[in-house]
Amino acid sequence: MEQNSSSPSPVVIEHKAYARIGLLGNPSDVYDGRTISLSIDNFWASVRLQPSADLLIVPHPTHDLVKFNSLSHLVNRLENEGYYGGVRLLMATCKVFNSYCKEQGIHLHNKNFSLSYDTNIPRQTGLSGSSAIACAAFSCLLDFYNVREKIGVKIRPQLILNAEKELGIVAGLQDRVAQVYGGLVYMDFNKASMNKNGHGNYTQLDTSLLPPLHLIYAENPSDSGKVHSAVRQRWLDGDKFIISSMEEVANLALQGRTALLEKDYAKLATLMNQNFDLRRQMFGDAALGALNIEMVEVARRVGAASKFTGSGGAVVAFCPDGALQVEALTDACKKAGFSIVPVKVVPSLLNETDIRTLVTKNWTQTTKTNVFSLPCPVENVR
Ligand SMILES: Nc1ncnc2c1ncn2[C@@H]1O[C@H](COP(=O)(O)OP(=O)(O)O)[C@@H](O)[C@H]1O
Ligand SMILES: O=C(O)[C@H]1O[C@H](OP(=O)(O)O)[C@H](O)[C@@H](O)[C@@H]1O
Ligand SMILES: [Mg+2]
Repeated sequence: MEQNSSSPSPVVIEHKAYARIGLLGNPSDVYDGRTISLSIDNFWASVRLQPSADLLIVPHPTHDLVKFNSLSHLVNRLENEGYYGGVRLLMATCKVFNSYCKEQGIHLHNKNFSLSYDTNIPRQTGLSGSSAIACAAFSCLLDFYNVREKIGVKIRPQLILNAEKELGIVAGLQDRVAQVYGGLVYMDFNKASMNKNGHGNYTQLDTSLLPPLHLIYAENPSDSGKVHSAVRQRWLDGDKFIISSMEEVANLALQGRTALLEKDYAKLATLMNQNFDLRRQMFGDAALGALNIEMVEVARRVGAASKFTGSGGAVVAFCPDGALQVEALTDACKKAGFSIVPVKVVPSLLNETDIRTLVTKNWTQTTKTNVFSLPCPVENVR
């Protein structure tokens, strides 16, 4: 049973958080930049909170596997999926939620609950599967403790990010913003706003401004921590090429907002391609991975615009020439062994209480934290 988000004494609370696509500007969210991102209905994580005598974090029967047929089954599983599932994300979300409430003097009742989760977001494909689990859990806690009004929408993405940082998962803010707000969001992470408020400036755009988009993905888990670490270090060291290229990437989101508002889709296509080309120059082919690059190239060979949704594993494609081009793209993906689906955009996820928090006050954290943590710690090894 799904509860009304503002209900004070819910029996069972269930929330979904959706996979996200970085449409333009990523990864500049990790580098004081700007992005346009959207939440998609194709994949999601759901978290269920049930009142219980003890506080219980329920392992997922497949994602948190601890029982194996044999030693080789165990090793195979670890090699393909890594050591971790979602349990640690649920735990870290509870911890960060509690710390923020303490810090802000927000009273929490002392009833207990059980948290369980499920997800169909392809694992580690740059669709933000990790933060979907954390985000859905965070929403459940907001309702269980009835504190939606006290923890404003603008600060929630940062708190969800803190939960992942607690675990050493390397990530930026765009994922969590898209997942908290839903729909299509323009985000500006300029340093002045981040330092002053602990969050960026986020504006929801009308989802009907979007042309039809396609999502291409493959069984090809990639670790955003590994992908980002060298570039991040160069950026921190003041590397001029990285700094100016990141600024260019951030500007693509600015130009993309105008292109969307004017429904100038030829421009949108150009910007998407430029976005990937800049990423490729900065990160290099070895870091991006041959299969990921091939996903982009497959789309480009039929004249579609294409770029990564996140740090690798999935690609967002736009066919400016319409239905015949979509057919050609679908055929090309099938031949290459890639999955392709039309993107289904999620509408805004904000309810009336959430919307009120957008105007009532500044949502700051007393304890300020960096948006992105490096070097990437051992826990991040999949
Ligand atoms: N589908 C999933 N099921 C369970 N846990 C997941 C899943 N996807 C991610 N995680 C958890 O999140 C961590 C980091 O994932 P990450 O590399 O950020 O992937 P993504 O790009 O999907 O967010 C994993 O080590 C794991 O603990
Ligand atoms: O490189 C990117 O575009 C994104 O990488 C991470 O997302 P992921 O889904 O793990 O690939 C990071 O969390 C985002 O902030 C970056 O924009
Ligand atoms: Mg992630």
